[in-house]
Amino acid sequence: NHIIPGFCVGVYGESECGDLSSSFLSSSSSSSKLLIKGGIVVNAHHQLVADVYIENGIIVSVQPNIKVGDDVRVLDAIGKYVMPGGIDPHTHLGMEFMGTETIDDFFSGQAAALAGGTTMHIDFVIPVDGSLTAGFEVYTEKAKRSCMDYGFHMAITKWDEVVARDMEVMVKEKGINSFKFFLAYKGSLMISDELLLQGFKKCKSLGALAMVHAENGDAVAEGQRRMIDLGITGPEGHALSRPPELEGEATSRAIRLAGFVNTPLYVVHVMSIDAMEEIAKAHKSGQKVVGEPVVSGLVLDDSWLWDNDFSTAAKYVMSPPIRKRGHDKALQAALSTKILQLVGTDHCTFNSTQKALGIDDFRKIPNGVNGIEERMHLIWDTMVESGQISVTDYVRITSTE
Ligand SMILES: NC(=O)NCCC(=O)O
Ligand SMILES: [Zn+2]
Repeated sequence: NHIIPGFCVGVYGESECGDLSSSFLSSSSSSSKLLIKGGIVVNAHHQLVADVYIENGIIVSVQPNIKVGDDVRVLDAIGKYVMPGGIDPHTHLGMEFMGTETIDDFFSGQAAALAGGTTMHIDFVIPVDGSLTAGFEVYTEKAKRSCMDYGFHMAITKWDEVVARDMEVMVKEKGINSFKFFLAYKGSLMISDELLLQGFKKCKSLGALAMVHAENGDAVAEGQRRMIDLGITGPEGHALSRPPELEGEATSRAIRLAGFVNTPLYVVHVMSIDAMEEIAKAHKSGQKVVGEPVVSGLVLDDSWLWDNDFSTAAKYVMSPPIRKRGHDKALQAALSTKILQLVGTDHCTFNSTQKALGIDDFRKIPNGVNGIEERMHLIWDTMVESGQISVTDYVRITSTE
């Protein structure tokens, strides 16, 4: 038996999703028994027509024709898929960033997630002035608004003995075992290669997973200056200032340094062919590297950034940028061949007033796009409907992995 964070039963356009922990555990004792009847039950390995019997939020049995008493609520799933709720491995709810705070907090972001069939997410704790413990306290408070399951990764933004000790506390006492290092955002979140090496070594010694935001922050700053000097101040300057080469370089550097330390690496939001090819190369040499594309990079292209309407174009500003047509299809192909392993969103939303902070200078547009609600259906529409991946692969990349 396993406790599952959520479930989804449905065919496209007609579905019923639930968070077992809240909706069923809190119901009366009779309604805490549930039979999902006659659906096509799918996990990451196979699918079969079966019933799923759940008591108090725990799956008790999965097999055909389960007989139950009158005290059990029965959900007819004939002709529908029954699959695990989605898990979004990369979100930013209630994050203070670029002079403002994301418009989705732990309640509104999670409500959107549940509406789209995602029943768990993993958010990033951002340290306060480099302090992991202070950051953890702040995020524990933010997460009190939660209405579904969540977990935390943690960002590392500076290095000293206290940070090293606190990483150990996070792993051993707080249940956080993945740490992200930013190679971009010079002057705020970016760290040096020296710190990156220290962090990788610490992750290795703790058995924790090192993660990177891979863009060369120094070169991005240079690219941004070039755009401003040319008089390009609109959202298109964002993409022009940080081309795929800078993502490829940082991905390669992070992979090589992780290889040097001999620790596994997770590359967040792989947006370009350049970065994806570095990951493929690492796999060929036997290195453990996980590549996470995000739904915006899989289904969109950068043409939106050239829209004449600032508020339309600014919606698409995120880092690394959404790339030219072709990168999206290549990332989809890499996902279907397991060069990339799972799909996140990097959900980090700002409204049009917040985006307008950068109306005269693209460097001030808060970086981030949505996706927590849309990820499940967009991957279904784009990759399952087109025959690129099977339904079991869909469960693997949106939930199991
Ligand atoms: N990606 C992005 O543009 N915003 C969120 C922060 C980050 O993950 O870099
Ligand atoms: Zn992110």
